[in-house]
Amino acid sequence: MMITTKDIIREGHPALRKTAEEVQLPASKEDKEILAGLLEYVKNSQDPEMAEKHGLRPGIGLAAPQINVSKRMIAVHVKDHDGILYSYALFNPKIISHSVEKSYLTAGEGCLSVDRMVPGYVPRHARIKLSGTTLEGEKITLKLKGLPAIVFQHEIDHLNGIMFYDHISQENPFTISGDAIAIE
Ligand SMILES: CNC(=O)c1cccc(C)c1Nc1nc(N2CCN(c3ccccc3Cl)CC2)nc(N2CSC[C@H]2C(=O)NC)n1
Repeated sequence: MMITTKDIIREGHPALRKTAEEVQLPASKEDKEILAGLLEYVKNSQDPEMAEKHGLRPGIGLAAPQINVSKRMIAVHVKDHDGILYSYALFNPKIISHSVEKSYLTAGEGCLSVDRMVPGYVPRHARIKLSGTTLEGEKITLKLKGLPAIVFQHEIDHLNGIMFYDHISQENPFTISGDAIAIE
């Protein structure tokens, strides 16, 4: 069944603060359908016609806990600064190494499970190396930087019950270390 925005749980729902369970591989038919559904949502939400037709709030990433499925699955569909498309649906994504350097979106972050603007910079690893398993059962590793790195970290946080605003400084939401890379 097609995932729509009403299937997305909102902050305050306890499932958003749980640590999601590893998916047993090879994945079951049901888990494959859920993961494929996450990617389909993100792609549909970026298509003006589909978004309009089904009232989809646009996103570039979505994690299974956001549809109340506490399993380690994420989908990302985003273009980087050079227009390279990163379209992935992964079981059990894991950050295996990361830069010391940080980066952040100068416009702040939004989340499909958060129906309000939360101003502030969200400091994240500038570069990450991650592993995961695709819908076809292939184990892959990805080296990411820029906006794709930000989105994957935002979605992997959801698997650990972390919301983007947990990273925003309480004292001054717009403080960021001097050497952090600004992503416009
Ligand atoms: C508070 N300021 C802001 O929200 C914010 C404000 C301005 C710029 C940015 C860059 C901001 N930040 C931000 N904008 C996005 N979108 C930009 C618009 N886009 C989109 C919209 C319409 C059609 C197609 C598309 Cl593609 C959908 C995605 N997405 C995320 N995040 C954080 S990482 C996961 C990702 C996510 O999917 N969130 C739902 N952050």
